[in-house]
Amino acid sequence: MAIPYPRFVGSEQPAMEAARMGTPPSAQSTPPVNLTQEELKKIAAYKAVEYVKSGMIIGLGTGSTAKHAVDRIGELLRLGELRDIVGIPTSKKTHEQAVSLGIPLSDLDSHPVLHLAIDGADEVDPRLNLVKGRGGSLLREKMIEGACEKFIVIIDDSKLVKFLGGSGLAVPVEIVPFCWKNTALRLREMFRDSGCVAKLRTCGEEAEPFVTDNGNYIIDLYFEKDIGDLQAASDAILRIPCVAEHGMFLDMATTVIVAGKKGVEVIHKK
Ligand SMILES: O=C[C@H](O)[C@H](O)[C@H](O)COP(=O)(O)O
Repeated sequence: MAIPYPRFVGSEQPAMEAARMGTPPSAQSTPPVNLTQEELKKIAAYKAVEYVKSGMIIGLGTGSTAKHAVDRIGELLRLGELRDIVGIPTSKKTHEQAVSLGIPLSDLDSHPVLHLAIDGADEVDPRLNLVKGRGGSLLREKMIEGACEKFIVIIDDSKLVKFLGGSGLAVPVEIVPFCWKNTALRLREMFRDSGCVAKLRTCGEEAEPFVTDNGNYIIDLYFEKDIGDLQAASDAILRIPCVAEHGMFLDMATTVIVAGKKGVEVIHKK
């Protein structure tokens, strides 16, 4: 059950207060129903950072929600409320952000096991399976978040779906650029029964291929129907030689923190 914002129970209160930049609880006499999506993302992010303790090795996620968590970790380090944190960034962009905040950084080669990672997601299904990578960072995210003892996903409630692909948005697949049209065709044919459309992700006015931090392309898969057996779909995609990784994160999240208009909910994997 979601805990409504104005009447926080125990540890729900600090995240909300901090995220609302010090608004005292007494000023929140009516439910803040007009929270923006950005505020919801920030609330989920601040709540997740409560799980970060001094001395931890932390996976730093990518995207507009994870950005709030990285900012908060930087702030707590600056205030001396966290110490001896080592961050492992999941993208070049997050690396830059963390450097600008003075967060000490390292990598998976030096730290093969992380205590915790905090990251956003594009979709979360009822089993806490995820779609990630609409920002293009899925490969490094999967490497780093797959090496964590705890993986906390932070979302606003618009990301909750009945089945992956169910929001009508894409399931991304990162591929080696060589003969990408052939890979796109193979992906489309593989999911023909689910009404799959496979599109190369492009960017800019010239619609140039979007290039990931790893120098790869992304094929976005759009599904008309439920994909069905996700593990079988994952295995089949990964068997295509040019595929580096896909954006379905199956059975990886240990906790999902959802901020919605009625409150914040912390869902732990059963
Ligand atoms: O590649 C991008 C990442 O997977 C993001 O974590 C994901 O797209 C969610 O991003 P946002 O928090 O901006 O919705």
